[in-house]
Parts: sequence; structure tokens; C-alpha cells
Amino acid sequence: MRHGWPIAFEGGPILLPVETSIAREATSPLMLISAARGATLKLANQREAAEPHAPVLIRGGEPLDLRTALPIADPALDLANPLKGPFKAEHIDWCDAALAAMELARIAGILPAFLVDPDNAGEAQPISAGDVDAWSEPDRLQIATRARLPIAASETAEIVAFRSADDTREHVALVIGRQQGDVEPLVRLHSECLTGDILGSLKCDCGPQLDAALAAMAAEAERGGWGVLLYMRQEGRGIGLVNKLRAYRLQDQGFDTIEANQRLGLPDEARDFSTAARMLDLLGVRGIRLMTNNPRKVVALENAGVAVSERVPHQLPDNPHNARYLATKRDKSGHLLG
Ligand SMILES: Nc1nc2c(ncn2[C@@H]2O[C@H](COP(=O)(O)OP(=O)(O)OP(=O)(O)O)[C@@H](O)[C@H]2O)c(=O)[nH]1
Ligand SMILES: [Zn+2]
Repeated sequence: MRHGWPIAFEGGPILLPVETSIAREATSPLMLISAARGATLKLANQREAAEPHAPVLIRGGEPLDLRTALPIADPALDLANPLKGPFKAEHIDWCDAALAAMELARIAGILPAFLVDPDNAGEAQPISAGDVDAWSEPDRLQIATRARLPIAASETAEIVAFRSADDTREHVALVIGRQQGDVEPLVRLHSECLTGDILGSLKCDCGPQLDAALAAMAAEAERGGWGVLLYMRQEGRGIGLVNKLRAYRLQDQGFDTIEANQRLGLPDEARDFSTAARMLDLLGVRGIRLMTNNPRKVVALENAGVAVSERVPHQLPDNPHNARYLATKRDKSGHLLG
């Protein structure tokens, strides 16, 4: 997907990703986009779609090339390209392939939009919908290596790196203090946020939450306990850095953090917490005390077999740039924030 290769789904047509396509001369009258995008484009006969990220097949009056397809794919370009269409929605009789293609776009971090059976697409890569499921199977994850890693918060930390076949993302765990089978660790499940963790972004609470979690685990180790930070490479709640930044552009137009993801045709929450459970399992951790304000994380970990004996609140002070983001988490995502 990231290479821009056309893909040939078993039982479906050839699909060429609009954002990254290497076949610059490709054209097609048909495009696969999200229902959210279809709604914004005011499709003539669009049926009600349950999910904003559900796939919709559209036909334009004239064949689309990549130049005309990109503004159809990218809502962040709407202000600059107001006039598009008209389009008609068509029935999809290769639903599994269409759903898998949308999921692949999310995993690849690109816009969920494809030219369908295009001319001049070049040779397509064969793939089946089952390949996408197999790729995200947590059991494929293994410990790759571990090393002592003194950090500013604690000199007694150890880093453990995890890898899975075909997935280039490497998750890590930081174990702080001495691991003891009979003592439940304090655990923080942190999802990657390059802007917050590294650059000090004020738009979210990730950076302060990460720092405070490490400090709390170090204090726990001082008291004879221990902690585990799981650092999961699922940036932007699973939509990737570039799509998160597109969502930020939409947030600057007035959409909240959930609406912005949906308007991009992506799930508002696409994180995979069963991989975190697999990491704990590989570390030999069965029961935890979880630092979070998000009850859905607790439920997701428990459903994946981790016993969460306590939810430890993890609220940090807000600022003028993240106050709306935190309010949306509280009001729409069920976060327990005071
Ligand atoms: N798509 C998107 N992702 C965001 C946005 N702001 C932060 N994120 C991502 O959200 C994730 C951080 O969420 P967390 O703090 O781990 O989890 P949480 O569900 O908020 O719950 P807590 O455990 O209470 O913090 C990271 O992957 C961030 O990149 C945003 O506006 N849009
Ligand atoms: Zn963040």
C-alpha cells in the first residue's frame, strides 16, 4: 500500500491506492471511498451506511485520473477544491475485499480511497482478505530481544522489544523495578504519539501522561514494587501519523477529535489492545493495576485475558490547546475525567 502498488484481492477487482499510486497514468470511472466521504460528496443515491468508514463504490461522469481522484479522497483539500462530481453510488458485490482494502489503508496510514479496476495500473499484487486478518493476529508477536536500559526516571529499567512477522512496527515494554510473580505491577498502556511524546505537543495529554507514568512506576519500584510501560506503535489511535495530522487540519476547521477521524473515512478508535495483552503474556504478567482514565482499555484487556485488579486514575492538568480534546474524550468516549 505504501509503495503504491495495485492490489488484486481474491474475489474482487484490482484496487489502486489513490494517495500513493506508482501508476501515475492510471484512470478509472470507478472509485472505492468511505461512506463518510460519500456523504460529504453528496452522492446522488447513497444508501444509509452504518459506519463512516464503511466502503462505498462511486462512479463519476468521466473517468478519474489520480489528479482528479485525490481531492475526492482527501477531505483536507475540500476548501481548495469545492466542486466535485456528480457521482453515483453503485452496489458492491465484493464486500469482503472492499472491507479488507479499507482496513489495509488504515494499517498503511494512507487515505482510504482506491481506483477500481483501472486502466494502466501495472501488475497487481495478489492478496486475500484472510491475509489482512492473519497479519494482525497477536499470537504472531514474539520477544525479539531485551536489554538493561537506565532511564532518567529509574536506573533499574529493562527494555523488551517485540516483533511480529511481516509487521515492521516494533512495540516495546519497559520493566521498571524487579519483576516479582507474586506482586501485581503498575501498568501503563501507552499508544505512540510522536507529536506529544517527542515534540511536546499541547494538543493532547500524551507527553505528560507518559512522563507521569514513568515517575509513578519508579516510585513504585522504590517501595519494593514494580511497573511495566507498554509502548504500542499505534500512532493516532491506530490511523498513523500522517492521517492524524490530516485529522488535526480538520480539527482546525472545527471538527472534534472523533469527527475528524470519521470525516477522513477512518475509525475514530482503531487501537489493538489484544496485542498489549499478548505482550504482558510474553512477559509472564497475568494480573495488573492499570493506569488509565479509559474504562474501554480495562474491558479490552480483561477480554484479552488480563486480570485488571485496579484502575489507577491517570489525569494530568489540561491547557488551552487540549481542553476541548479532553472534554470530547470525557463526553463522547466515556473517559473518567473530572
Ligand atoms: N486520531 C487522533 N489520535 C489522537 C489525537 N490525539 C491523540 N491521539 C492519539 O491517541 C493515543 C493516546 O491515547 P491514550 O492517552 O493512550 O489513551 P486514552 O484512550 O486517551 O486513555 P488514557 O489511558 O486515559 O490516556 C495516541 O496514539 C495518540 O497519537 C487526535 O486528535 N486524533
Ligand atoms: Zn498525543
